[in-house]
Amino acid sequence: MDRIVIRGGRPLEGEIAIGGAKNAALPLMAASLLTDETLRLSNLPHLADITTLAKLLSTLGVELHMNGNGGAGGSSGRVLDMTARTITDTCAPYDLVRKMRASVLVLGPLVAREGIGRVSLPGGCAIGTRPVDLHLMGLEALGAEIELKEGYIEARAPRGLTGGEVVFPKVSVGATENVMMAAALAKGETRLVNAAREPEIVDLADCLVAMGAEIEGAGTATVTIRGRSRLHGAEHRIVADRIEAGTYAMAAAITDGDLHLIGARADHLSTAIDILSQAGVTVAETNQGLRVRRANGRLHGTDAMTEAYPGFPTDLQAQFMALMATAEGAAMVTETIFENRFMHVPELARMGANVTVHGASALVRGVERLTGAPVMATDLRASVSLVLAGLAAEGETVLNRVYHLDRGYERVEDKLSACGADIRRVAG
Ligand SMILES: CC(=O)N[C@H]1[C@@H](OP(=O)(O)OP(=O)(O)OC[C@H]2O[C@@H](n3ccc(=O)[nH]c3=O)[C@H](O)[C@@H]2O)O[C@H](CO)[C@@H](O)[C@@H]1O
Ligand SMILES: C=C(OP(=O)(O)O)C(=O)O
Repeated sequence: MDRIVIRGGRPLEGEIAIGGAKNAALPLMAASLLTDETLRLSNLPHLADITTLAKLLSTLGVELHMNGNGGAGGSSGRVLDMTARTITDTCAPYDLVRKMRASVLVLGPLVAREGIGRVSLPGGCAIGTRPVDLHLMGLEALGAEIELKEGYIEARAPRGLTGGEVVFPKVSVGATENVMMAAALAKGETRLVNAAREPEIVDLADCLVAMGAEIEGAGTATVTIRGRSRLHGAEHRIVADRIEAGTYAMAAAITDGDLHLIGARADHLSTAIDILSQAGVTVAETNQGLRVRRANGRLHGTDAMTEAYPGFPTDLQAQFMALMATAEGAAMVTETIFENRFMHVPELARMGANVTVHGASALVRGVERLTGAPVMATDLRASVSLVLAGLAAEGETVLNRVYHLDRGYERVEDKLSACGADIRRVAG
């Protein structure tokens, strides 16, 4: 298994191109199941999760063609054509779903188009139990009959889906996406109440509209979808990855560097930018993206609580904790989305961080210097938080289980070393 070796202490300076968002690309790829024509996605990031979903779609009968590899500014920004002329299989098997929970996003499109879909129950993962009850509740509201058997979810709607009202008791990004895709092929109108408002939802809605659906309110808590009996092909450019951008913003701050994040969008990171500026980080909009550096001197301990968009993203919590571990004073970091998303704490502690967890909150008392250590993480954002800590630490950090990082960060070691980091991947 590959490892990442970092010698810390160098300020990062230069430009980093922000890729297309993993969390937008995955539902957009699932949307290819809704039409027998070609859906072309550009600005597709090169990530393990994308490869896993591509494999799953191809087992369902989707023809995939990747065009081009190299876009501007070192971002690969590939173009993917997906054509689901005929769906040859309606089952997403355990072996692929267990690798990536987002595979459940094929359920809505399959039942809407084929009248049946089977997806292995995703189960929990390192950050929490992660049920899919809200996805199922939403599909049931559109007339699907759901059965759980032999570890699989089976959704059936032999006469097609019909629009309805879905009132989500809790905000869920994935459930909003799954039901929105299904509703795009349902008869009549669907109203989603208490829908997720993430930029990735808006990106999906824009693509579904380009495919012929009528959608209003995406990006607000109430989304109305008027379905069509058929959707057509479309071309869509994937939105920039706000979590990748936020991660590199924190890399600039933790190393006392100066980074220009090309393609990053301030409007998708407003709460994170507010919190970073309280912590002593300047994030300035440029005509190409965001320029990030410390305002002056050390960082100040600043509290943050994760919330659904537009709140502070849970996918930046671990990285922010690494940053606060080196700040002056204390910070309270509270996780409200996932029940077990502090797996990075004991690893950061091995690097000298002073963090005490009390339930859903972690009290981080900043230290003068972190020190390098061998570390490993059990999820994607925890892994990258250790990379950030390693960039700031004295001495060598060896990060194991790099496959978590490869799920969501494209060429992380290349992007960082081009800005002066001493970081390399060691195959093994
Ligand atoms: C591929 C993708 O886009 N992943 C993102 C997506 O995950 P995902 O879509 O899985 O996250 P959700 O927004 O659905 O989860 C939010 C909360 O709702 C709960 N829940 C969710 C569904 C459900 O049926 N029942 C239920 O109780 C979850 O356990 C969690 O506590 O949004 C999360 C929250 O911003 C991010 O951390 C993930 O990076
Ligand atoms: C939790 C994440 O992804 P997923 O929902 O695919 O596990 C993430 O991107 O941080």
